[in-house]
Amino acid sequence: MRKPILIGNWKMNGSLQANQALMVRVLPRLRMFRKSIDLAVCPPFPYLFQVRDLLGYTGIMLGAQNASAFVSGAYTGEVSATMLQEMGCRYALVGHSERRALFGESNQEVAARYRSVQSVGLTPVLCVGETLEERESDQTALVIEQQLQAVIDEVGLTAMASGIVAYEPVWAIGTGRTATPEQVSAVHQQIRRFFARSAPEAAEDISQTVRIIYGGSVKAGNAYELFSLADVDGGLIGGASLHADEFGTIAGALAEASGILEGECETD
Ligand SMILES: O=C(CO)COP(=O)(O)O
Repeated sequence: MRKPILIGNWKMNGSLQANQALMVRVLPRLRMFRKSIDLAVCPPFPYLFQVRDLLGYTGIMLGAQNASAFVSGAYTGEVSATMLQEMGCRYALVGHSERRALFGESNQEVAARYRSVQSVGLTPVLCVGETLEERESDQTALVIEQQLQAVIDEVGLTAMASGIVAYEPVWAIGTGRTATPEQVSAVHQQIRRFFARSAPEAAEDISQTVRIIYGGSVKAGNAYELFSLADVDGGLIGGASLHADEFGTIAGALAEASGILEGECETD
């Protein structure tokens, strides 16, 4: 049984005031789902401390948007996984397409960051996905398998079972252009099959237990349809996670799509 998970990636947005306002409005909406689905928000680094306090004991978790591959030392501008853990993070994204495309993070670098996140006990959320050009030239499976293989080479397949994979087609991020349910389903199944092929002896375990979530223009209006897909275990939400009502509705869609009935949700 794969527990559904919803993660808000705020990207480089927010301010002390805006974060507070968002949390005050969204937390009551999220709290009712906290037992049935895992929920997390990933603010920019400087706000981790503030958001940790705002989350308090709601059961909603804190995540970071990246983590250094290094433990400590002369790496100006980097933030170590240990620091994130000390700030109360439970999750860290690695390999977001914006990091890969805008900041030149290679598959190997992403894999090293994955390792450092996992080594301090945080759950890495490995983002994978193809560009439009890659999709149109039938490279989707190849590109994603290379992104996954680099991490398998670094930490081993078994270690990936406790991580999360986020499929985010680059062409669907922030564009309002969502992948169709058929496209999402096909890639999520491909990822599971790839895991199964990579370790025939442990295939059933990893390919069926690893959580694979979808990201890319998920909105209140399309969340339910995407989350109803058998191989989709939740979502990684960008723009819509900055709007309390919409993020709350998306959380409700995930609970509903996962068969969690309203009566099972907490209302306190
Ligand atoms: O990149 C994303 C989440 O990490 C998706 O962003 P949008 O939801 O804004 O398309």
